[in-house]
Amino acid sequence: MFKIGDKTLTSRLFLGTGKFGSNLEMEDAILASGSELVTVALKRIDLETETDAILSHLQHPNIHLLPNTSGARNVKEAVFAAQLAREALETNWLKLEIHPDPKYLMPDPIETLKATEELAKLGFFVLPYIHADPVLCKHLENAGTSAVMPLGSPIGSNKGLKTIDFLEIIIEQSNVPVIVDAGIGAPSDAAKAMEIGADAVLVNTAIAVAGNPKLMAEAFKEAVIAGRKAFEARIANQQNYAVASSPLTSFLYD
Ligand SMILES: CC(=O)[C@@H](O)[C@H](O)COP(=O)(O)O
Repeated sequence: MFKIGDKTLTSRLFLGTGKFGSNLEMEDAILASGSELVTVALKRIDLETETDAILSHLQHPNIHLLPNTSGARNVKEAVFAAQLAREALETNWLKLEIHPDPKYLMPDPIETLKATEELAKLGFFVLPYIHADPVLCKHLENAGTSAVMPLGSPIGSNKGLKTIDFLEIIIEQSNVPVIVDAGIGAPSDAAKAMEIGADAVLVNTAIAVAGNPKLMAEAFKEAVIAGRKAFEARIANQQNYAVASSPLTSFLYD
């Protein structure tokens, strides 16, 4: 079990809700993943309809919603989206995403820092999506962030942990949970993130566009558990030369 903000969670796998073939397929995959925290883009929710199609598939006792501000291009838009989310979904948890560039969806570090400061003061538990920048992570901690969400590679790219050296520095220095988010393309990427000591991972595309999303969600669930166990068991050091697995005790004669 681990804690983020005011919640204690068991599953270290968080899921996104975009790109699934249908809401039913999404629901099946989420349930198979064992995830307790699921992010949903505020722009996808129909705030006018009382029973929004996507939300009705996310209403399960163990699943917490993490609204995100995907589409926001600056502090003003992100804070507006956050307040709408709090009102509509009755949660003060927020995945803060500010990415003005539609081609690479790179998070804007300056706007993200300013928005985190403002939203934390407004009582939000802010989980900002950021580049894997250790210095920015420290500034976010000072601004009152509840976690940091550094990217492995661009959203939806499935390229895995391209930023691994910087993720390791962030994990070493962080006083808040580190959730590796974006670009995780295969269960082995998720396992690797957990092996280096990430507190959790967030996965969307790799599960949603898999041939069998439910089965892939199960594979991610197992990979995250295995990676965490390996981290807790402490992985053996690498060596530059061969080291015999069995000491030489026989075949010796003078
Ligand atoms: C849904 C969500 O929050 C995504 O923006 C997130 O960053 C996941 O990225 P992938 O789709 O690459 O897993």
